[in-house]
Amino acid sequence: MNESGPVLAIEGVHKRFGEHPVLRGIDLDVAKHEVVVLIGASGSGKSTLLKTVNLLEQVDDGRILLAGDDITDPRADADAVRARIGVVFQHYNLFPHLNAIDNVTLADRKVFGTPRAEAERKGRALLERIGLSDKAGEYPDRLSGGQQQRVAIARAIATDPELLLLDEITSALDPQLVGEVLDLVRELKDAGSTIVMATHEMSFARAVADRVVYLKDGVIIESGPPEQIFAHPEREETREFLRRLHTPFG
Ligand SMILES: Nc1ncnc2c1ncn2[C@@H]1O[C@H](COP(=O)(O)OP(=O)(O)OP(=O)(O)O)[C@@H](O)[C@H]1O
Repeated sequence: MNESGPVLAIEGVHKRFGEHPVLRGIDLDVAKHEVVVLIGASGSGKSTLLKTVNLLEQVDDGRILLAGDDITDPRADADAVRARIGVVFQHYNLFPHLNAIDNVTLADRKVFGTPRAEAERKGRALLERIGLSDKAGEYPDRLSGGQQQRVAIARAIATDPELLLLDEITSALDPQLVGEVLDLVRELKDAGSTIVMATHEMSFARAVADRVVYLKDGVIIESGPPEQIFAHPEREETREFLRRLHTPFG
């Protein structure tokens, strides 16, 4: 473990599915407490990149370091790596047979062996933090989409991960529920989480990103603070992508 280096270092990562190259030489460092937001058209490789970090997809070339540890080394223990990373996906994949508090505390109890009473104390504090302390005993089907996604985020941070990966966490939500998830991500940022997030919500990228990374066809075209990317993009491809967003049928 390297305390002073980046939390995440993606070095020359390539990934192909069959003949189709999806990631073509990705280099990306993420510093401690940094929030990096990946944007790009559908199919540009955002999710695949997050999956390589979480070892759900193997890289074909290059390597990925988590706090200095090469997690793409075939000898790396995938479960141990995943225990260091919190993940939230598009579809709130809460366990339907567990209530909110059990969803939040399960990993802490089962993976880290934290005694139930202690895990629940932490879990209740987390539910309070996300404004759902009155829903601890509710099952997912009794929660709104936004509430479920907030529980999923609480579950992802319950084990104090070194890195949080958020993949399209608002795209299955009604527009009026997006704000409550955005507020929570902003709060995590303020609390010092290190986050890599893929999103189609440019409002999200503007609101929380320290750095926005524009991905096209598996290549990083441009990366910089949101003011640069949205107001003064340097590359024509970035300008074109942003123009198209405003004219979706153009
Ligand atoms: N398991 C897989 N097998 C084959 N092809 C895949 C697989 N997963 C992703 N792909 C392909 O890889 C490309 C990149 O997909 P990916 O999901 O990473 O893009 P994305 O930028 O996250 O898109 P979206 O914004 O729609 O989620 C797409 O062409 C997709 O069809």
